Amino acid sequence: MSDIGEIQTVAVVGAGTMGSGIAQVAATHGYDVVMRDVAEDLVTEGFEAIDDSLSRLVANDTLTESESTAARERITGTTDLDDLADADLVVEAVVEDVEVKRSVFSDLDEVCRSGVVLATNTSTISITTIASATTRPEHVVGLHFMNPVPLMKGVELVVGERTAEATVEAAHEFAASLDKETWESDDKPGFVTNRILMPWLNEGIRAYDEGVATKDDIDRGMKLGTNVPMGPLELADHIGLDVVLDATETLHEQLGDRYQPAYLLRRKVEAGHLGKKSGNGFYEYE
Ligand SMILES: NC(=O)c1ccc[n+]([C@@H]2O[C@H](COP(=O)([O-])OP(=O)(O)OC[C@H]3O[C@@H](n4cnc5c(N)ncnc54)[C@H](O)[C@@H]3O)[C@@H](O)[C@H]2O)c1
Repeated sequence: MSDIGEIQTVAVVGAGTMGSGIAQVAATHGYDVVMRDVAEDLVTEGFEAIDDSLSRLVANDTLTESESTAARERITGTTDLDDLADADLVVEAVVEDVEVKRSVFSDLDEVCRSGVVLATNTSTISITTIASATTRPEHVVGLHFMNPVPLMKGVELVVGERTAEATVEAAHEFAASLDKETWESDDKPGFVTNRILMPWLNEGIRAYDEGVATKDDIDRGMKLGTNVPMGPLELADHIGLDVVLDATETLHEQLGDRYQPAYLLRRKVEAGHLGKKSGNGFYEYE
């Protein structure tokens, strides 16, 4: 097992919303980062998201210009799996699909050194299922970062059936080295956060579809009435409606009918209205 003090290079697999955020935060905390996606244009989009986020952090005085430049220079992009061979710790953040994740972990098993922590950012898929695609399930753990990664303080640490105690400790320490706080969840459907959040979002969508209130009043009602920073429709757009649908479908399969995705959620995703990232979801975005 890598000693956390010896971790220098972090590999991030997937350069989308979460992967680019994790790569950025690792780089701003001094790690060298290799960020991999399956095509050059996707790696470029990941870098564009990082550049946007870093400039916002400079603009609001969270980072200095030179800290931002140094962080950016620590990140390299690749489409080549072999470039992950030198990683001291890996965080996987590819699409929420069990077969894709298992195939990524089987590849990581081939290419990564023994003893390296292999973390997955999955929102809902069993860590034990993902780990069983490797010959080293004891080194596989869930590190469920929250969106947007540079701003959200919390990371959910998910312990699989065969995750070793030393892996859990290393994962806690890695998150702490990024200035994040962790809580642990057993490897049960949805872990702590999504088990509770997904039905809340889904019920907000269903309430809108069934005409209980306007979308603004549903969001304002939940904000003013329960003191949350975003209502369910706004938050679902922010997360990505496709991500919400995938997560809800996984929970529906595992926990039964109370998790059945709202009709309107499926219709929006089929129409390509994915929320903030596609420019429209329940609201319109520039
Ligand atoms: N979006 C959120 O709010 C959020 C929050 C917490 C956790 N998550 C989880 O994080 C993970 C990623 O979600 P996201 O929102 O960043 O998705 P995304 O669609 O923005 O990005 C996923 C990226 O993975 C890439 N990819 C697919 N197969 C790959 C492979 N074999 N190798 C390398 N890259 C590959 C895709 O090309 C894409 O760029 C999912 O497991 C999701 O459930 C998402």
